[in-house]
Amino acid sequence: MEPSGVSDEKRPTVDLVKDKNGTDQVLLKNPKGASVKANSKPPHPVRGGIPICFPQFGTRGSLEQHGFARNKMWLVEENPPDLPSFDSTDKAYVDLVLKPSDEETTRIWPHSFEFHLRVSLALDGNLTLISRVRNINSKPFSFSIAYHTYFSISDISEVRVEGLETLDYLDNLFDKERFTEQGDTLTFESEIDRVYLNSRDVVAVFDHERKRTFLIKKEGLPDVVVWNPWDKKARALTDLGDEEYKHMLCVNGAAIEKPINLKPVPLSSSFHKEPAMEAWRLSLWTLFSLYLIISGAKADPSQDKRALLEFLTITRPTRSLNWNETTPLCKNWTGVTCNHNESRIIALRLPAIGLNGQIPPNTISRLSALRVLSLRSNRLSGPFPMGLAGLKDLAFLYLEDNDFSGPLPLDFSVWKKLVSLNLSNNRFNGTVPVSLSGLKRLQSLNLANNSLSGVVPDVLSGLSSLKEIDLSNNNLHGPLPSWLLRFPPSSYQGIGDDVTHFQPPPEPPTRKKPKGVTKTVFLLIVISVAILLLAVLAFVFALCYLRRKVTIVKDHKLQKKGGMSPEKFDSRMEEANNRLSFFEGCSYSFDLEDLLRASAEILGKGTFGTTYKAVLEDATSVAVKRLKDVAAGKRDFEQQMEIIGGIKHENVVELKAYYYSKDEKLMVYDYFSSGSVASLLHGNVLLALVRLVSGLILVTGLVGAGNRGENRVPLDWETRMKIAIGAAKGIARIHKENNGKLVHGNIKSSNIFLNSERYGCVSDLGLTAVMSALAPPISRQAGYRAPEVTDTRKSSQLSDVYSFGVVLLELLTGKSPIHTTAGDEIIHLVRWVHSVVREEWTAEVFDVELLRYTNIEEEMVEMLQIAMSCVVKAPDQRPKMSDLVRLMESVGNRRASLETKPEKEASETSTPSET
Ligand SMILES: O=P(O)(O)OC[C@H]1O[C@@H](O)[C@H](O)[C@@H](O)[C@@H]1O
Repeated sequence: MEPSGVSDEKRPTVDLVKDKNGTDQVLLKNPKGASVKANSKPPHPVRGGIPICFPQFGTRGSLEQHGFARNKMWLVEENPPDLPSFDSTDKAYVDLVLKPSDEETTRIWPHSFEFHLRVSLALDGNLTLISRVRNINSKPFSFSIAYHTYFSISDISEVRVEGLETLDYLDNLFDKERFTEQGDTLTFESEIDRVYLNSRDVVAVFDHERKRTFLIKKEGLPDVVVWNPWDKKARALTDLGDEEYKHMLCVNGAAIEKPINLKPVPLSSSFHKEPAMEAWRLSLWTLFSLYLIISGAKADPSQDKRALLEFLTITRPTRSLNWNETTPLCKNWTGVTCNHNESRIIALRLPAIGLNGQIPPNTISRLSALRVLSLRSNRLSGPFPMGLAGLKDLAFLYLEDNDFSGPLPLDFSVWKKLVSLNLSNNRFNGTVPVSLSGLKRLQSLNLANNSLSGVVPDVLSGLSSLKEIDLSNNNLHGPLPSWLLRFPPSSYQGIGDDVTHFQPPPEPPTRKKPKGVTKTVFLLIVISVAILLLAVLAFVFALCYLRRKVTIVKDHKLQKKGGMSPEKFDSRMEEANNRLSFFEGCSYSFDLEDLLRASAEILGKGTFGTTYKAVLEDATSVAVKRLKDVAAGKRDFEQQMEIIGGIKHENVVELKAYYYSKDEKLMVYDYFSSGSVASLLHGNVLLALVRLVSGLILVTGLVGAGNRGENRVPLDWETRMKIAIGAAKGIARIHKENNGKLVHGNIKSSNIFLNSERYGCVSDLGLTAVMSALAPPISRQAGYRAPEVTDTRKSSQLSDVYSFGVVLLELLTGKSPIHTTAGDEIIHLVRWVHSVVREEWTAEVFDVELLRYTNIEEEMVEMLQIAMSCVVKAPDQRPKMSDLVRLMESVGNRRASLETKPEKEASETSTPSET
């Protein structure tokens, strides 16, 4: 942590002083590795070095933060208890002891103990701390411990941590909520304060700039804390310089989640003799070692290279790969990712390259450090490749869309670290293995579209981390185990169909019936409207546009570059060696050329670019967003895409792939055929398109209140509530991403779609960070913009709340955020609602379409209050998204509980009245 060029008075010194009892005290002045502002006088901990948190970590107990041990005077111990396993060769060491017996400590922590600490430094630079805690009470006690190690680093943005991948962690920035680490390595862009649980015994910190690696080896300490305060918190810490957060990182071995319970040692027993009894006497040893290593030259993993070349020779992909014996595998080879020191391959991604035949034995199975294996969308066949059983670190396995057959492996327990498993769209048969239930980290399981038979094992309920599952379209039969019902019906479509006649008439197990219109009728209406919309669309396009049958990128290239030929453009694309980057778990198998060949139609133009519907040759439809005015460089852009693409949530439209080249930046999403909430609410899609087609400026927002599309299906109250709750959940999830810093930045009803359960699902997030600063938009977006946002890059989570509030008002009033009256007066929705409510005409604000429903006034008023709380001027007075979810759910739940009342009563709730 020390800045370079330390002045003389800042050089570290050691002072020997005596306390009031005449006892020698060692005081470190300007300790090396500590903050320049560190106050090294007890009772203050030094911000730097290795303060010991004991017997409490953080504020998880009644003691002061991190317990008292770091604030006490430790004594140098002349006659420490024996430590037989300690080899003192080439080491200097000191023994310290803490035995606080002062009144104050006994009052706050009434346990007698001894804490013996040996600190040793070896010639090779290994720093080792060995702690021994002894309970000399008559009763057991529990404690937590952490070695709060401040590593001095070149620059926090240049550092990465490995060894924490796939672990669960408690995030102190989110009320200690539990998450799972998804990244291969941990890099730093904002404040971080996490406790990783049950980690491996080696964690590595890589400092690229200084070419230094810290290896943290630990024993007896299951957890790892990672902490950096970042700028704002650093400013609030008086003993840390404002900029020092950039040059420090705390990575601590610790025992936190499960405090250590220590039994007492009988006082009569000797502490020093009889080494054979030591384990029993000491009851606990925590061992913690630190190694500082200057990273050496990087090796090409030659064994892994040979295995891959053998694999390639036999599987003969139809698309050629740049794998070459003479080129460095970790740097050049397509689809290969190596670990930090380039000694092993940790990820192999070869989707859709035309691999053929069986996976040759003894090839991929030799890549024993592999964590990610994606061979999806190829032509691989034969039985399940059992050689993979040797890949114990495998966390992500994607073999979908191949031609594998035969039974699944009986014993899945060999892949204990699996987080995501996709074997869908193959010809696997036999039963669903019960051993899957042992995969405690599994979050996503897809076995759909195979020929599996038998029943769904009930024991799979033990998959405690599971967030998504798809067993549909197999030959599985019922009964459906109850745990499966928490997932959407599409996950188990086709299961149990054959047993319905044995059971009472089937009521779909989880869904509530929509009131008023039946679900089927409702769906039919929506489908007919969609067909109608499409028909009109087709007509408009046929007339004016479709004859130009645009291809997304080429078309614009031609316009921009003044007529570059498609061939030249294609070759430039190839030259750039840029490919579509798909995210793990994505089932699409097209590539950039396929996308370029796709026919496309414009869906809309937004703040950040134009969105197209692209129909690929295999009839897959995707939505492609072509970004304009991207300011970020390739690395930053990719990083942001990784953050966005990493969000898997039912209320967030999933980014499937992206593309970056100098001239083009594309994002690929699923295509939502039912259109956006804006179109469902205002029916203005056609209007927008007609304007585009006739070449007028795209100001789609100035849609009069009456222009709601003649063939629109009115949106009922229940759907509006589901849209609002779903969208709020999606935005709340987005706000958790990137250490709680991600901002959506462009919330509006045209960026909200309906998911398969007809809940709101948000799209177009996180783009403000990569775009150039844009002046406030003049069109409809202006109506969603919080007053404090002067350019789009200044969006914040609180401005997202404002925009969400506007969407809520839109759902309640049925009016666009900026609309015109009959007299062409431009009305700003937020101001209008305020004025009406102020005049106590509250009932006037609600959409006339909602007036046909009875008994929903109270809910509408509550939702109106919630919306108004979001659109207050002062950002810090707006609620958080997570609070909004809770509030709106409680409004919705009250209705749900009414609906479960006896039929007569229930029929009096939100059903349309007969008029
Ligand atoms: O300022 P202190 O007491 O040294 O603590 C620093 C940090 O230590 C980390 O270990 C904690 O997780 C943080 O929450 C805390 O802020």
